[in-house]
Amino acid sequence: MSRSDVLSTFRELRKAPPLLTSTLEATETPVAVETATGGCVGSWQKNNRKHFTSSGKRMSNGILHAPPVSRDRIISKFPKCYIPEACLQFKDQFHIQVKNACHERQTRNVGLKMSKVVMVGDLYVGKTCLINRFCKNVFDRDYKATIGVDFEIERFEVGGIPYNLQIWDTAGQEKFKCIASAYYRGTEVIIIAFDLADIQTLEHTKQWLEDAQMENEQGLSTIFLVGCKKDVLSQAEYERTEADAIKVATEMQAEYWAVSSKTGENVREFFFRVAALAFEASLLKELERNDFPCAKIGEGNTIRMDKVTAEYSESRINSTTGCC
Ligand SMILES: Nc1nc2c(ncn2[C@@H]2O[C@H](COP(=O)(O)OP(=O)(O)OP(=O)(O)O)[C@@H](O)[C@H]2O)c(=O)[nH]1
Repeated sequence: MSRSDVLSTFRELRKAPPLLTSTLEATETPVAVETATGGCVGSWQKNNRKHFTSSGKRMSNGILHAPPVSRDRIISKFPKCYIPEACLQFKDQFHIQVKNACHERQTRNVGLKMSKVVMVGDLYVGKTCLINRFCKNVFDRDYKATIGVDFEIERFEVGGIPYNLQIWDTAGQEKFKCIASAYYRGTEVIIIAFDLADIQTLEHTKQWLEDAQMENEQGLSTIFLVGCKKDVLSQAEYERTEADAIKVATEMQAEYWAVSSKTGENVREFFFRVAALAFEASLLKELERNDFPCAKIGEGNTIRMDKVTAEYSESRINSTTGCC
């Protein structure tokens, strides 16, 4: 199916009765805007009209008036992983540089930016329900296929610093894949979802990861593998699937989680972990980028020296010794 076919199907389906969930049109652009209080949150611009975001935040004159971070989105301790066998970070505290930066309020632009999270996976595995359970605390038993993409913005406070996640829900249906994949670029967190009760959907996760990584520099995104619908399995069935899922997660260097959007089990814990790891990675990157070219004492007993510092020192030695 060509891109124009997909777009025309997309337009047709948008005209259909509300059997389908909301989507973004190709002209809608996600933007990060400054709030009146100096924070920064995201929304989308739709033909420059004023409107409400899907989370009900009010927009006027291009400024999104963000409510303060709600109390149940405050992350003060480093959230735990789900199981140590497939975990990206074993520590129970934020990185020392991150802790210091938060303490000294030296977090540069991290409080102003929005990290992009993209959720991918086969159709019907439970991606939309997972996002809706976390962002709106609702669960819909009726299946409404996502067409293209949709997104939610969640405001957190991590270590006292405001932090925003833009969580993209993508369509699992093959015919919408090319629309959804246009939104993969610049992803800081890739969440690959599968249905714990359908082993085939776990087998397809590697392909979803490959597709998402094609649009992003390898090694730069934090990857999560999440099994949905935990409530439909018995303990014995779950344990069998978990063993397979851990293997896949290890191969793809992802952190594994199992959740139920129906009961809410692990949903909040999972997104807190996503937010904490994304915040930490973002802040470390920001600190690294803004570092002065001088020798740095790293964590533990290593002393790191930037290439630029080495070159600078070498040229100084050469110029002071008069060597050619
Ligand atoms: N029992 C149970 N059912 C779930 C759970 N999560 C989702 N479902 C059901 O599974 C079906 C598909 O869920 P969706 O969230 O729409 O699936 P999706 O992955 O977003 O599908 P696409 O938009 O087509 O990619 C719906 O009927 C949901 O009610 C869960 O945790 N437990």
